[in-house]
Amino acid sequence: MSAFVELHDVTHVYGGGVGAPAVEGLSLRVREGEFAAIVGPSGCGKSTLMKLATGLQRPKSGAVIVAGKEVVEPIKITGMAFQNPVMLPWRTTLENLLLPLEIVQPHRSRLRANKAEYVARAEMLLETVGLKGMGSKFPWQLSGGMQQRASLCRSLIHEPKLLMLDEPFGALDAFTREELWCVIRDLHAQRGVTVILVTHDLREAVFLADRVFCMSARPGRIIAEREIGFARPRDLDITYTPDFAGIVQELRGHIREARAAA
Ligand SMILES: Nc1ncnc2c1ncn2[C@@H]1O[C@H](COP(=O)(O)OP(=O)(O)OP(=O)(O)O)[C@@H](O)[C@H]1O
Repeated sequence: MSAFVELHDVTHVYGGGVGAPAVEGLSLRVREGEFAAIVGPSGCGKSTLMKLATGLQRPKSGAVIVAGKEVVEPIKITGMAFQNPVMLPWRTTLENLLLPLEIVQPHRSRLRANKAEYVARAEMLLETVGLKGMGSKFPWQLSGGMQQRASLCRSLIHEPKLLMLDEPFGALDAFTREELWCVIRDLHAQRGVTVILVTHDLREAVFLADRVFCMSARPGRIIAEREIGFARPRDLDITYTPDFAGIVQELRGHIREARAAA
């Protein structure tokens, strides 16, 4: 499959381009429809990579290409979810889901006249993640895990081609997190969306991803790339197999080396 997200020898410096780079010589290619996970030591530039890929930051040098076009401004074909779901408390869950449609074209112009169609889409997404009928609840009436499910729906409502997930499950307990791994796994399988997931959790990366990229300590660049060959659909049972544990160990070794080299 062709490359969908490409970073070519990217260097990025915060603070107007003076000072130490956050990432340097960062290159990677994520294929269309692929599920990629990015892991690495704290502060290595994982979130910076996300911001560069979506045009929220421009690199000092190098090139960022998404869907064959150089990224020179924030791109609209992406959906994002973060550790904190940031739902607006005065809006119902359904109204929170519709939020990106009020911003992103062509939905923005279509929303008023086609509200019923979009509401149906939002309700369908809620059902997919196990929140059927919860659209009328306010976010503060939902548990943390339910809010994160709703936030995933919101990131997909405008049918993005690229889904960027920055530590989306970091604040959740282990059981809820594993439940949500399965939600993400199914969303990826159903929608064929390209996913880039940043995580500190190596088990999460190995369970979900087709390929895991390990970054060096700051200034971040890719130091290892690991194909994850487990057949899909994957069941949580694979996380207890020796093969799975072996890959997690291998990745842990890369991160240990990256930290030691810092
Ligand atoms: N807006 C900013 N201005 C200045 N420096 C920044 C800014 N954002 C990040 N940095 C610095 O750039 C480096 C990379 O940050 P980034 O958030 O990308 O790392 P990360 O790998 O996502 O970190 P973590 O694992 O702790 O979430 C860090 O040293 C950070 O302090």
